[in-house]
Order: sequence, then C-alpha cells, then structure tokens
Amino acid sequence: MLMECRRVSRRYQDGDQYLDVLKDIDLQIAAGEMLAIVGSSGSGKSTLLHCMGGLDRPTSGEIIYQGRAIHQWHANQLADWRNQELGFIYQFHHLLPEFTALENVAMPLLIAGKAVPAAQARAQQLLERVGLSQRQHHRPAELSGGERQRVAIARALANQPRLVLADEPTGNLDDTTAEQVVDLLVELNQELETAFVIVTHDQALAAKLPRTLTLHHGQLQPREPVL
Ligand SMILES: Nc1ncnc2c1ncn2[C@@H]1O[C@H](COP(=O)(O)OP(=O)(O)OP(=O)(O)O)[C@@H](O)[C@H]1O
Repeated sequence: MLMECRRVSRRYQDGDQYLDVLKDIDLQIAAGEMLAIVGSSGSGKSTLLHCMGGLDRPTSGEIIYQGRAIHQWHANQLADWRNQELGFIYQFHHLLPEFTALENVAMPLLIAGKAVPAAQARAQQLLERVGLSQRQHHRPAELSGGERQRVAIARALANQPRLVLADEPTGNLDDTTAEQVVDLLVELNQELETAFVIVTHDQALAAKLPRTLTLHHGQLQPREPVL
C-alpha cells in the first residue's frame, strides 16, 4: 500500500461554529494506481488532497505513507518528503513566471540537490516526453494554457515521485485541451510507477480513470455507475 487515510476528519472552526468537512475518511491508494475524486464545490476535495500532501493536517485520524505516519511529521520533514516523493499539479499551473519552461521543470531537481547539468538534462527529457521540446526556453506567459499545464506535469514528475496529487488539472482548459491533458496523464501513469490522485469537477476526466470516488457530506463513496 502506498498511502492510507485512516478515519481522517477535518473540522474547520469559524467563531463558535464548526464545519466538519471530512468525516472519518478511509482511503487506500495502491502503488501506481490512478483515481479520481469528484464531488460538488465545497465538498472538501481540496481539503482531502491537502491532508494527503501534508499541506494541511487532519483534526483526527491518520495518514500513512509507506508505513510512516506523515500527519505527525514536522514541517521540514514534510517539505523534504514532498520534494522527493510527491508531485503536485494545480488548476492554475503555479509556474514561476520569470523562469523558462526548462528552468521551472529543473527547479525541484535543484532543490533536491542535483547538479545543474543533470537537472537540465532530466528537465529536457521530461519536456520532450510531454511534447514541449520546442518550447523549453519560453516563459509561461509565452505558452498556451495547455502547454503551461504540460510544463506543470513535467515539473511534478521531475523527481520521479511515487504519488502525484492533482487539483482540478483541467479546470482552466477548453474541452479539447483538457482531453489531451487527461490522455497524457493516463499515459504517464501507465508508463511510470507513479500513482495519481486527481480531484476534479470534470466528468469526462473522471470517466477515463480506472477508479472514481465521490466525496459527499464529508464521506467517500464509490461513484454510482452512470446509466
Ligand atoms: N481554512 C479554512 N477555514 C474555514 N473553512 C474552510 C477552510 N478551507 C476550506 N474551508 C471550507 O471547507 C469546505 C471544503 O472546502 P474545499 O476547498 O476542500 O472544497 P472543494 O470540494 O475542493 O471545493 P471546490 O471544488 O469549489 O474547489 C468549504 O465549505 C470551505 O469553505
């Protein structure tokens, strides 16, 4: 098992009001699997993803990554773990605007301590894989939305993560571009030994993934088959 959420709950407090966003969530993610988490706006999808990525802490429950209880770790430990084992893809790419595509993809490798030539070679290889060899020296503002998201995917994969967490990766793209990005993610999942958890509103995206769960009233349910 790669990651396990055990009875994970997250409660937000606003004055004397409580909001129980996640209620005793149990979720198991196997190495190399790919799954979608769908749910209406405000159902807690991002909250769950943030807890899984150590960006937020559950109010109660455990998050176990390869046998280690990451919800108990300190911020520094979590930051190293995220850099070495996790990749993140966001709705709005979060690329650094003043750096080229190549530099953006090389960044996590440099942070992990790789030498510049090795980081650049790996970044070039990844950009080639996502079809952007010709665009490696462009800055994000000089790329289309789909191209930016491909750079973000290449960056997420830089350190060969075991798990990629994606929050609405197609949320800002038109239908055709979104479909190309989903197809790329599915191919990468099949090629690499990387697991993908994708939070999405996009039913077409979810339909392409082998497993879909719905977050509803703070709980995860297998998705009803669409008839
Ligand atoms: N830091 C916070 N403090 C208080 N409430 C919060 C906080 N973060 C999120 N919430 C609330 O928790 C609920 C779940 O938010 P979350 O962003 O996880 O939902 P979501 O399913 O990802 O929504 P969307 O699809 O719109 O992005 C919402 O009602 C939100 O207002």
